[in-house]
Amino acid sequence: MTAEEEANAAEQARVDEAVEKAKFAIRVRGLKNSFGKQVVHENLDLDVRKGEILGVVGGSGTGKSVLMRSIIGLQVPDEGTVEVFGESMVDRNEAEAVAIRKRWGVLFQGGALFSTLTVAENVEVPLREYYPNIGSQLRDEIAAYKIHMTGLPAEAGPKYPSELSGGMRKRAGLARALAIDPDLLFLDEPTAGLDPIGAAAFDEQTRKLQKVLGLTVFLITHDLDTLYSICDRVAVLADKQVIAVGTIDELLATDHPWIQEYFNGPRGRAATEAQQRAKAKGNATVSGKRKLDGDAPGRQ
Ligand SMILES: Nc1ncnc2c1ncn2[C@@H]1O[C@H](COP(=O)(O)OP(=O)(O)OP(=O)(O)O)[C@@H](O)[C@H]1O
Repeated sequence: MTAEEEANAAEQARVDEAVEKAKFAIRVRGLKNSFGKQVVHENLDLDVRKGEILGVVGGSGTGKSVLMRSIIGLQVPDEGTVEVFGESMVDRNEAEAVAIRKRWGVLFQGGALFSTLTVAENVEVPLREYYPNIGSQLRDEIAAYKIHMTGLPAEAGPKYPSELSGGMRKRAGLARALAIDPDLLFLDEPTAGLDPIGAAAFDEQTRKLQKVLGLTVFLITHDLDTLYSICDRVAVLADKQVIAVGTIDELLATDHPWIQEYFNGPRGRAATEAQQRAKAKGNATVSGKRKLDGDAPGRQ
């Protein structure tokens, strides 16, 4: 190969790498996290594609939340690399870190709303933090718009979290996560504690917003209906790693005992059947939560 051909090949390889990188919102390589002697992750790899809803499942304590915290910089890993939109999350100065943080919104487990602030004031927190020069009128208008986007009535804005139902609190948390128009949304067990109808409505709202806003969603859940109804792919955490990632059909084709038990156990089968019934009726997002949980619908 001539020197010119070698240079061209090297340039092509760089272009291919850049094109490949551009397909992913998140790339995790060789991640290790431990607390004292407890190793939670070891040599963990994960790719999240741009524009997908990736469900993250795994038994309790397998490290789903720690993985999310590592990606958003709240947990410094012992080893490994994390890239978000092609930018490494380590060794960033504050200005660079802020520029990356502005691209995501997070709904933590339980909503994590400030109890002494109203819903609107909660939604305004990231706006004040990242865009301190926005005037109060525009800030109020943005908050009202985000509240509306998540399906909450305008009257929810001046209420305190304690005055809302569980489902409304989740939506308020979602409105706050969307406050600064993120490209990437992290949802940690968003439907936990919701009644089946409220959970299905929340799923539907998530899917709608993801499509309309072109979001990438990293969604930790134990909710089989959520996996079936809105996730494009599912990543399974076990044995300190992501042991498989793919569509549910692809996961079912693997023979890992935990995956088989999870998706082929009684709840998994009920979720599959409910999804098939919903698809047959032409409504893929209506799920069989009520049947699964044997629960009466509560308030939303
Ligand atoms: N700050 C911490 N200090 C010590 N141990 C921690 C800390 N955070 C998490 N852990 C431990 O790491 C492990 C993984 O926790 P994590 O919350 O990520 O699990 P999870 O998969 O999200 O579980 P669940 O489904 O029950 O929410 C657990 O054993 C937990 O006790």
